[in-house]
Amino acid sequence: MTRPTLQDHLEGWSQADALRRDIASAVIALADAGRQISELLAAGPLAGALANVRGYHADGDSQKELDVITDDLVREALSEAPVALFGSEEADAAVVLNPAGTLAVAVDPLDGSSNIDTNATVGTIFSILPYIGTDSLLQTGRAQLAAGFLLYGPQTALVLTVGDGTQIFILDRASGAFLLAEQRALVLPETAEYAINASNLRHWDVAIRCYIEDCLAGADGPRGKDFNTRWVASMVADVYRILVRGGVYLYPGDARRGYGHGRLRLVYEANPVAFLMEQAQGSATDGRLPILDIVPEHLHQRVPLVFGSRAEVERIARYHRDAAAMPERSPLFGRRGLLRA
Ligand SMILES: O=P(O)(O)OC[C@H]1O[C@](O)(COP(=O)(O)O)[C@@H](O)[C@@H]1O
Ligand SMILES: [Mg+2]
Ligand SMILES: [Mg+2]
Repeated sequence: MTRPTLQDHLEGWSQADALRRDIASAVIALADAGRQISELLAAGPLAGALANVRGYHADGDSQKELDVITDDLVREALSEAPVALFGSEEADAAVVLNPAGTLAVAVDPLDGSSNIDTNATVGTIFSILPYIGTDSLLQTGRAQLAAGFLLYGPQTALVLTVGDGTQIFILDRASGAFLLAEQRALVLPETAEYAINASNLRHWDVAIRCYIEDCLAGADGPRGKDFNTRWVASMVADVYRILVRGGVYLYPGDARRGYGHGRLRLVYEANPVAFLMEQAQGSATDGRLPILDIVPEHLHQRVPLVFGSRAEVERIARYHRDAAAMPERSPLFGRRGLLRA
């Protein structure tokens, strides 16, 4: 069976207008960078000390050697595309690439960088917006023209939306082409699998704590079914699993210093994932409201993030609403409380 390449897939779509042709060339540039990053990751330690710490971001997050290399590769690839403004997790401020370009692109060049030296899956996330001036990257996620990520796992995958469903392409190493593997990924509406870093339990608010306690109680608790935990510590890998078999991912705000709004970044992590989720009939919120409606105030803004199977994301919003109405641990959250019915 012949599968369409990424280029084939975008060709028909991009005939409609010049902006679409620009989006297609930015996506192809990102796929080219992804192919190079994939080679580097496959070599691992043979390519150098990729996990060495180079420095620290203003908020204390470390910056590894490979964070810097992937940032350079992505920026270089996009400088050949009609991208006017480029923002990255790895640079304080957005930079101008092609002043005549029509697009603004925000990226997390390497998501999951705590996993570099463990031979686990990592990825590159991107969000493509219309260029409307210096504040282009502060448009809401609803303004995204395209979004996606490259996943460097046993297979190198490109997960993409241009607003017409969520597609998955797999890198064919023999030809170097990304081939269509899934025309319309769909997130199952219901699930019994959740992803959260449970080492932070004592810092969570009451709504998140109750939600997870109810999952942990399994068939003996108010949910009446057993749940499974999965946490890769590479959000992209968790997104991919959720696209394939459902699930819910949570990185809530918590009481640790600097974590009031969680860990994930709105512009280049939460927004592209939320766009992919909505296009796959899943959902993404900050625990209460849709991620895509939040107006970013700055490029590196953090946001609490909950995404995946619709029924679970909605349930978590309900726990938050009820906890807000009764801030103290209340009978509502008790063993036989209403919320747990
Ligand atoms: O180490 P923690 O707190 O569990 O956080 C893991 C989460 O942070 C991230 O690594 C953040 O992304 P970066 O690696 O790009 O900083 C996510 O991929 C992942 O889900
Ligand atoms: Mg990241
Ligand atoms: Mg990163």
